[in-house]
Amino acid sequence: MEKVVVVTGANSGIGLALCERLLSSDSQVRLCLACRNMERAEAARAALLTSHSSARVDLLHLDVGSVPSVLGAAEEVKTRYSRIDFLYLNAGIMPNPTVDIRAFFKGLFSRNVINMFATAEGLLTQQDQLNSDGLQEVFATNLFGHFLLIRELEPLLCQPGHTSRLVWTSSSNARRSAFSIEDIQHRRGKEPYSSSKYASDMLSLALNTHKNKQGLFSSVICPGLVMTNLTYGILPSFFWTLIMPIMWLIRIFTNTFTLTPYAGAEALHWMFLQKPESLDPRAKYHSLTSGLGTNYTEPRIMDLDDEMTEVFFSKLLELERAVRRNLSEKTADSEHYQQYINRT
Ligand SMILES: NC(=O)C1=CN([C@@H]2O[C@H](COP(=O)(O)OP(=O)(O)OC[C@H]3O[C@@H](n4cnc5c(N)ncnc54)[C@H](OP(=O)(O)O)[C@@H]3O)[C@@H](O)[C@H]2O)C=CC1
Ligand SMILES: CC(C)CCC[C@@H](C)[C@H]1CC[C@H]2C3=C(CC[C@]12C)[C@@]1(C)CCC(=O)[C@@H](C)[C@@H]1CC3
Repeated sequence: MEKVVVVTGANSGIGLALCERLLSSDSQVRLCLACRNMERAEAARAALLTSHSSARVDLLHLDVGSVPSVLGAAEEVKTRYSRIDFLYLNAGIMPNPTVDIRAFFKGLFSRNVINMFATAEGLLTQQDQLNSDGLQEVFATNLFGHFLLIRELEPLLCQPGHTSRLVWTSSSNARRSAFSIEDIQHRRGKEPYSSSKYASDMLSLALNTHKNKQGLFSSVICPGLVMTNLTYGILPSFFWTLIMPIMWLIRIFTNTFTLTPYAGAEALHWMFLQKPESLDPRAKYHSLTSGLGTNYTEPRIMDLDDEMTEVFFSKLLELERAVRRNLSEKTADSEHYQQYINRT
């Protein structure tokens, strides 16, 4: 039977590598590439069809960082498909990153060096901004847009007698100390990326608590450190070229340096092959690469607090109501405006 797989942020990096791997391993897959830039989406589709000429690859316009776009895309999905088997919540941003060079060299000569390379703890800050919906951009893109998409697609994701799966591309950079329940959008801090990824870990757990009975299962993965547009944006490109041999050397000593999008997509692809009942809702599944270059997936228990997770889930539902209210007021305003224009 055909399996409908929707992937957000599918036009490059880990998302595109996942699509390639899914088509190579299962001829029943019907892919839907959900992307904000249709030119790049077309190019990704063309690349996939070059190696899989008979594959079914659909395109969907989705800017996950914009509420109207998410609502429009969800409507489109509901007209196209009767159910969704897998929804990969992969699109993500890390805008204006800064590396703390002093902290890097301090960490390099400390006992924490392996952890520093695996998680970038204490190394990275970002500068966030408000988007057109009045939300913090990183939170809106990495988390809230995906949450709204799930909420809108519930009729396709929660169907009697059928199991649907959500897979979040989280990160080992997700840290509880970067997240504040009083400031879920991370308006005040300097680590919006880490906060948004920790938020996705909590949301996945909450969705399992609330939706497993309806046949919806959620998991989180970390792709490891992968060289993609996101990572190339962290340092100037000449710098990456300079340190690239060192990165491949480090790969021998730490299994989290997956480096290629193919290897980074390991856990995402592995998820596709697992029965949801066999997965631990409190674990993050890591793509890892051994010193000899073998890719594998390993679970690690996440640092989650049940009470905070539930409070966070209620806050998201509250924010969803506020966002919808705001949107319908705007629509009503523009209808009044249109009526006024028509009268004059
Ligand atoms: N690379 C790494 O080392 C790691 C990456 N990750 C996560 O992996 C995921 C994929 O990133 P990666 O492949 O590395 O980087 P890329 O930048 O290559 O991919 C990110 C994808 O997300 C899309 N995207 C960004 N913003 C939006 C938006 N508003 N609406 C729709 N699509 C959007 C991008 O589209 P466009 O081309 O239009 O920008 C792109 O297709 C992210 O969630 C990232 O946080 C996690 C841990 C490590
Ligand atoms: C000499 C230089 C200053 C060297 C700088 C190296 C850093 C740029 C990298 C060291 C660990 C890396 C890392 C990430 C980005 C690049 C580093 C900070 C991530 C934060 C990328 C995105 C993720 O989600 C994480 C899993 C990565 C963790 C490691």
